[in-house]
Amino acid sequence: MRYYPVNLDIQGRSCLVVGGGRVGARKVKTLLQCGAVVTVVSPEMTSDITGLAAAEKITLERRPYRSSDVKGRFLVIGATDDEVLNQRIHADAERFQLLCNIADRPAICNFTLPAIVRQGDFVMAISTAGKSPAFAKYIRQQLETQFGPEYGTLLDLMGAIRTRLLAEEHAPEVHKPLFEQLIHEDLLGLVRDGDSHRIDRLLERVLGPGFVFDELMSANRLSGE
Ligand SMILES: C[C@@]1(CC(=O)O)C2=NC(=C\c3[nH]c(c(CCC(=O)O)c3CC(=O)O)Cc3[nH]c(c(CC(=O)O)c3CCC(=O)O)/C=C3\N/C(=C\2)[C@@H](CCC(=O)O)[C@]3(C)CC(=O)O)/[C@H]1CCC(=O)O
Ligand SMILES: NC(=O)c1ccc[n+]([C@@H]2O[C@H](COP(=O)([O-])OP(=O)(O)OC[C@H]3O[C@@H](n4cnc5c(N)ncnc54)[C@H](O)[C@@H]3O)[C@@H](O)[C@H]2O)c1
Repeated sequence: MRYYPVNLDIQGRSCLVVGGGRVGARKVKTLLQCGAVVTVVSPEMTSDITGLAAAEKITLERRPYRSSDVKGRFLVIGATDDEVLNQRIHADAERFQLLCNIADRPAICNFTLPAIVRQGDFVMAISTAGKSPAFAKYIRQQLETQFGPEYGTLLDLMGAIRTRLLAEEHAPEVHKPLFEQLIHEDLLGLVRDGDSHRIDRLLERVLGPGFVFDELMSANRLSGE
């Protein structure tokens, strides 16, 4: 395995995207979904980028890149097609040992981006270690047909159950078989069917009284706000 897979917490962190074209705009959207504080530096940009700036979701600097732009960032993404500029962004980021991705230039990236399948907090990331981005995209499209919204809902439900059990007692050895039983007894299928009556029966049988689907899901929504 060439690259070390991680899930990076970029919430509230300052991230820079150089280049506001189609590729830059795609990177910006994912950064925002993960709660980053995003600055885009680019003389020209897509309407997505101008829209995000108008809505004050990002800071937009309509000008060419300066080396000082990397200062104080946690993460830098280069998405321009200028090779000399790419090298410069990479060198500037390396000077401060920042996380840096230059689109399509793995030799000057210290992390690469996977193709992503996502349903809520359920995320699958596909890497080919840079061998074939087209294949990563193909697999993403295949997986997207197999993993529907029920996976996000199941995860919210399991998360709410887990939060509640952990609040009562930190006992992984007791909880683990309960989680496994819920999964093996096809809680996912019941969630997919939207059968809250049968979900409640399964929750009661495995976890005991007081675990109710609608209540757990609304507790989940409140904690997510
Ligand atoms: C997954 C995805 C994420 C994203 O970018 O968001 C991503 N590339 C995507 C699409 C895509 N990229 C390219 C094509 C054209 C077909 C093809 O070449 O295969 C397509 C397909 C298309 O656009 O249809 C061209 C390309 N890409 C790289 C090179 C250079 C090289 O390989 O040396 C070249 C040749 C450029 C040239 O000709 O010079 C390099 C990288 N691209 C990566 C990520 C990293 C490795 C990921 C992995 O391990 O697989 C890495 C190493 C660095 C990085 O950019 O992080 C996104 C799919 C999003 C989705 O749809 O889900
Ligand atoms: N990973 C992928 O999926 C993928 C797919 C296609 C292309 N690419 C690569 O991504 C790069 C960008 O692609 P694109 O389609 O978004 O290109 P684009 O031409 O639409 O956008 C390039 C952007 O860079 C900006 N720019 C140019 N000079 C600049 C400077 N000095 N300072 C700041 N910004 C500057 C331009 O204003 C423009 O907004 C290319 O290198 C391309 O090879 C990656």
